Amino acid sequence: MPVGSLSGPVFRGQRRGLMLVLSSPSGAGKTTLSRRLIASNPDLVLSVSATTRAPRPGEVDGQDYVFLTEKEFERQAENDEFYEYARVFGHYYGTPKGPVEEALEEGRDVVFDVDWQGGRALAAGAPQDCVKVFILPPSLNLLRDRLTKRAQDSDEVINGRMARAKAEIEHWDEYDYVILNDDFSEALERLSLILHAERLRRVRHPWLSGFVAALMEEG
Ligand SMILES: Nc1nc2c(ncn2[C@@H]2O[C@H](COP(=O)(O)OP(=O)(O)O)[C@@H](O)[C@H]2O)c(=O)[nH]1
Ligand SMILES: Nc1ncnc2c1ncn2[C@@H]1O[C@H](COP(=O)(O)OP(=O)(O)O)[C@@H](O)[C@H]1O
Repeated sequence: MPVGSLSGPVFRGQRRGLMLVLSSPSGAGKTTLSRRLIASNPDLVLSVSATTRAPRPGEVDGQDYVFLTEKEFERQAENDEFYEYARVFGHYYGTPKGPVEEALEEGRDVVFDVDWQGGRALAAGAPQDCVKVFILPPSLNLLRDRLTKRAQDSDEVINGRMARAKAEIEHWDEYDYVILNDDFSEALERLSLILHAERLRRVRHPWLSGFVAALMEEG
């Protein structure tokens, strides 16, 4: 069964959950944007990734990430418990299947904060359900500024993230939408518009064919 397909009868108004995939170079703002979008959309949930990287100050296990040891991660990967996983900045990152499948089955939308490899794998597994959005920074100088102001990484880690930024940006044209995150509220507004328009796509409303058939039979 493809990711996110709904089983059983479909009722009027019922909708398949969609997968909102966000990628960007580190520091461009996808975490802040996704958290704010979720805060104003009760039917939108975050796919909490698993990682072997250490928690940053303030990060909560199970909320920001599920923090695993390398051994635990590899065991779960062998058990096919991830949709996809990749090695980023020397650590594993992966998307656990269970909670996402549950949310999609319930018709809730799921946000994924993944790199281009994750975006590509998710879209390959569920092309109809995925909406891919790439977030661009206004400039690489501002990207470095944001990483520095976030004050969560050492200079060495920031240099590593900057070195990888161009490799991530190179994949921008694999995405359905691109948002330039200059003014934050404008970027958030655009992301929200994408979500709301995508929710209305015909293919997400299988109940419509029954509804239209009934319409056509009306006297
Ligand atoms: N493929 C994949 N990438 C992920 C996943 N979770 C996070 N990432 C990516 O891993 C990178 C590093 O994440 P992190 O250390 O939290 O730094 P961030 O860039 O500030 O979010 C980012 O590019 C994330 O998009 C995942 O489940 N799968
Ligand atoms: N439009 C913006 N203008 C200025 N600062 C921003 C903007 N968007 C995000 N930031 C800040 O930049 C930093 C990096 O954002 P974050 O969401 O953590 O990026 P990512 O998840 O892509 O690594 C954070 O401190 C965040 O508050």
